[in-house]
Amino acid sequence: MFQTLADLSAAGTTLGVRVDINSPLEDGELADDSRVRAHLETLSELLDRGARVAVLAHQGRPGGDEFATLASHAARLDELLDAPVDYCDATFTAAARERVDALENGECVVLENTRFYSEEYMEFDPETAADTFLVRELAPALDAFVNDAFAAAHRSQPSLVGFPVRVPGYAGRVMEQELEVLGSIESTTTPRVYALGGAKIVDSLDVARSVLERGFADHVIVSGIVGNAFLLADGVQLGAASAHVVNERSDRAVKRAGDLLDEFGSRIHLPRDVAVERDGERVELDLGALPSQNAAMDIGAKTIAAYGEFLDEAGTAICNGPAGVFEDERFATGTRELYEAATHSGYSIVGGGDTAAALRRLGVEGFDHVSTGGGAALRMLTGEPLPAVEVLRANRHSA
Ligand SMILES: Nc1ncnc2c1ncn2[C@@H]1O[C@H](COP(=O)(O)OP(=O)(O)OP(=O)(O)O)[C@@H](O)[C@H]1O
Ligand SMILES: O=C(O)[C@H](O)COP(=O)(O)O
Repeated sequence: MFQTLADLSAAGTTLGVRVDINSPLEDGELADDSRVRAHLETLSELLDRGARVAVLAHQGRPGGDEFATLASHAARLDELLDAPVDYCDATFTAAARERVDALENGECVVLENTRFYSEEYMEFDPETAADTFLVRELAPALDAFVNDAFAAAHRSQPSLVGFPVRVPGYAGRVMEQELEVLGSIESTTTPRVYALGGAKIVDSLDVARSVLERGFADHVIVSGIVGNAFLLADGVQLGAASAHVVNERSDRAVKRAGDLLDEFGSRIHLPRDVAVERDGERVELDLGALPSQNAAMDIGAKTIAAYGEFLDEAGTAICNGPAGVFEDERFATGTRELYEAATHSGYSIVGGGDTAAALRRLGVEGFDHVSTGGGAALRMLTGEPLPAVEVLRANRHSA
């Protein structure tokens, strides 16, 4: 197991709290604050208990268009939290340590984007991560480390795995709740239906193989680009445009999907119709009416109805990845109706940053658990260990 906030004597202690507030931006400013809001429970609890909180987080990837400072994240936290929240444009320098040292009980400072520092975007084992400048220079200013960043827990990067080597490590409330839900799926009510969609074909194929081999999945229903890969594997002539969208992401996806169909075909269900653009409109085509010059952008009504029956009857529905290009209203139907049906199952779980954003945009509510993680949630669903969790479990320092 690992230590949680219940094991932490917070009053008067200086804590490094790693969160995942990696968010969509518009003109460098926060465009969606759902991940910031997800961490309010942990941050409020620690500040109310009199801790001095230094927030660590990343935003975007070096060179990416969402690579930015955390100034707007700090401003939003200051609006949302009762406690005073400051921003420091350094992460581990003397200036950062002085700012952390100056915290009073119940105060918070958001340190600068950890990925402004090159070693943070590399992967290390925890002991090596503990010797990076970021961890070596900042850890002396901390009494303990709290990791609440479930959505980044699959990254073995210094700010996620290095600190528990040097100071006591604890799981935050988001981390604790995500691990509790996603770590116990094998004990949920059957039949279990996994709805895998979106664009992360390789991750989704990994999840599909894992849950089918382990007998966790009674049914796997596929949509999105993932569904198109399976249709191609099943010999459906989608057309060159759809095939390009699949193959540009993974040139082995169709082969791997075909292997899964050979081994587990009775439990894998494929779209029966797709939606394409024709003269600017949404047009639904049965598989027999394919190939189409335009790419398949959504699942069609027949597929939605068939999948809806699986989901209505499901004891547990686990969903990741939109069913179509939900950003375009013409192709949002599959995601809206499929995920609406998933909420009618006995217990519904959804993972994925884009998926969660899709549900908010489409007004789909009612999921029992909305994970903050995309890749991390998928990794959990494959039963793979998460580096940032394993280092907490190692529990190198007593409570
Ligand atoms: N048929 C399709 N053709 C092209 N793109 C599609 C199709 N279906 C879904 N998508 C795209 O998939 C993207 C989301 O897929 P992804 O797998 O990244 O979701 P996610 O796991 O929720 O995201 P995150 O990585 O933020 O966790 C959306 O941008 C959507 O437009
Ligand atoms: O948004 C996410 O999936 C997490 O913040 C991890 O981000 P990364 O894929 O850039 O490491």
